[in-house]
Parts: sequence; structure tokens; C-alpha cells
Amino acid sequence: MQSQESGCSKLPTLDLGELGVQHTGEPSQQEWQRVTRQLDRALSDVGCAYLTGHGVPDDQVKEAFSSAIAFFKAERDFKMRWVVPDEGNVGYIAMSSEKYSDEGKELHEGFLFKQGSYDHEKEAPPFMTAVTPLAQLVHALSRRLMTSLALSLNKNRDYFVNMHQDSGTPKGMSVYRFNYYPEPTRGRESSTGFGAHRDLTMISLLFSNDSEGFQPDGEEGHDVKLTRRFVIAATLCHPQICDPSGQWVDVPFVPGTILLLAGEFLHFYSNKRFIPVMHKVVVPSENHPGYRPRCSLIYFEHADNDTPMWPPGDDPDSPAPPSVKEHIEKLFLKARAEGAKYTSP
Ligand SMILES: O=C(O)CCC(=O)C(=O)O
Ligand SMILES: [Fe+2]
Repeated sequence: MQSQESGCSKLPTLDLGELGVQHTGEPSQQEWQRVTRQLDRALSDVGCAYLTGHGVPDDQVKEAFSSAIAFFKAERDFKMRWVVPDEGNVGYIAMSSEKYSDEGKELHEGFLFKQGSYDHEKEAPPFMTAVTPLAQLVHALSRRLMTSLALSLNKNRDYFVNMHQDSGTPKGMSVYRFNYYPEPTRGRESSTGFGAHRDLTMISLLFSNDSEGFQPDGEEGHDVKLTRRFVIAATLCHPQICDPSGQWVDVPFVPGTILLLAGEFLHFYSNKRFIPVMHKVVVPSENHPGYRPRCSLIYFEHADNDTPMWPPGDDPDSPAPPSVKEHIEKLFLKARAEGAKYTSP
């Protein structure tokens, strides 16, 4: 496994080899073992890894981003046609209408969507056509990663896949999300891109565009050993992960890779072996010529609705865990309630 130099940090890079979805045949046993070993190490040491050899064609990713960026640049009234309903969990998320941490106003817009959510009666957002071929590959990729994670825990190879039978259908909670970070015009000192949080997922797969970044001044030189937290960012507007000493570490854009993040569901179902990486997106500290908005596309892999969010304990007196659906909806509604408080005090 190689490491990706990012300023002071080294993030693992994992070549998926025969597990890449360009290979439709069954990977060899050696390849399952190699990838499983490396994946186990990356997610137990750091909680994330850059994936190469994944088989999702770069031109499909670029196409999806240009179509999404065109959407986010459209008039607000147009975008509001898809606004997420009050109690809903898919649709358009307007600028600064969510808040995931206490770090200030969060300067992002978003769009949550599922495959198959739009039919003849419900108008699809215009980027849907560009995303559809990519989504099918991402779904297949996620199943291979879940199989490998089950093998690494010495479980039946279908242990996780069986918990995710509704993925890729409108019924399950698994969802895609575009985030859009335009260049901030004012109030950047007290704002952030996306507040620090851990994903509630089994795994998250993150694509981003090249937002034409550079290393921010004065953030190099920490001797950081990455083990627990993680920031996604090293460019103008970028993600970061966080380490145990509280240092945030940049996660630069690496062309052609997907960033894999372990989520909380995986943490609980691996007996806390895999680290649910803490991450956030930072905004540039000042205006820079040539700045391009950052756009990311994330696939959140969530177990089927009624699955307990963590394995129920042996203690009959301890409260039963919430279901995956209840737990996710609670967090999502809280983020929107906080965003609303913040934007209209
Ligand atoms: O946009 C990004 O790069 C990360 C956003 C994120 O962490 C999320 O949507 O959960
Ligand atoms: Fe996240």
C-alpha cells in the first residue's frame, strides 16, 4: 500500500486491482486477500484511504460534476423547485441552511438524491442523466468493499451486503449527495465549508473536482500521526481529517481517486476496530484569483432501515439501539434546525 504525501501527513492509497468494477469477473482469491489486508490496515489505522484502480471512469465523474455545477449556478427559484421537504431526506439544500458543528455558518449548498427516486410524475433534477451510469458502478464498488470488510472481520462474506439489500433503491437510506462550495463573498472569518462531523454510514465514497487549490500558508510542519480524526482538504476549499492530538490534516485532491471513509455504523459493527473518521471542509481565508468552486459527490452507504444502528447488547436493561433510519433522520433534522436558527436569529 502506498502513502499519499499531503503536506505533513501520509494518507494510505489502496489499489483495488481485480476488485475494481471494470473487472466484471470474480476476483482471484489472492486479490481478495491482498485488498482485504490493506483495507483492514487503512481503516483501522486512519479510517480513510484514497482508492485507485476502482474502475469508475474519470470522464463520467467530470460529466457529473459539470452538470451539477451548472445546476448550482442556476437561479435560486429554479433550484428551490427541488427543495428538501420539512420532514424529508432527499432534495435541494439551500446555502447555509444546515449546520453540523459549532464552528460558524456553513457555506455549502447540497442535493441529496437516490437512484430511482424520480419517475414520470416527479421531475428529475437536470444532473440526473449524467449521474446514472456512475451510480450503477459506485453501487457495485460499494458491494465489493463491503465483502472485503466482512472478510477482514472473519465474518461470512455476505455479512454486510445482506444488511444493505435496499441500497440503490428509493426505499433504503443509502443516498448520493452533491455539495457545492462557491467562493465566499463576505463573512468568511466566522464561517466554514462543512462543519466537523463523522458520517453515520457503513462507508462513504467521496469524489471531488479539482477546485484549483494550493496549500494554505502556515499549516505545514506538524508531525502528525494520523489515527483518529481526519480533515478532507488541502486546497483553497478542501476537506480535512483530524488526528488524536486534535490536529487537522489536509486531504488534497488526487486526480482519478475516490476517497473512502469509514462511518459510525462500520465502527460499531466491527467492534470499534474501524475508525469513523472526523472530517470537515474549510474555506479559503481570503479571496484568490482563479478560484474555482469546490464540488463534491458522496455516496453514503447505509444499512436497511430497520437495522439496529449498533449491535444490541447482552444487557437486557440497556435501551435498544435506534434503527438506522431513525438515527439518520434525527441527525439530519437537527442539522437543518440548527442551520435555520443560525441564518434567521
Ligand atoms: O463535501 C465534502 O467534501 C465533504 C462533505 C461531507 O463530509 C458530507 O457531506 O458528509
Ligand atoms: Fe461527511
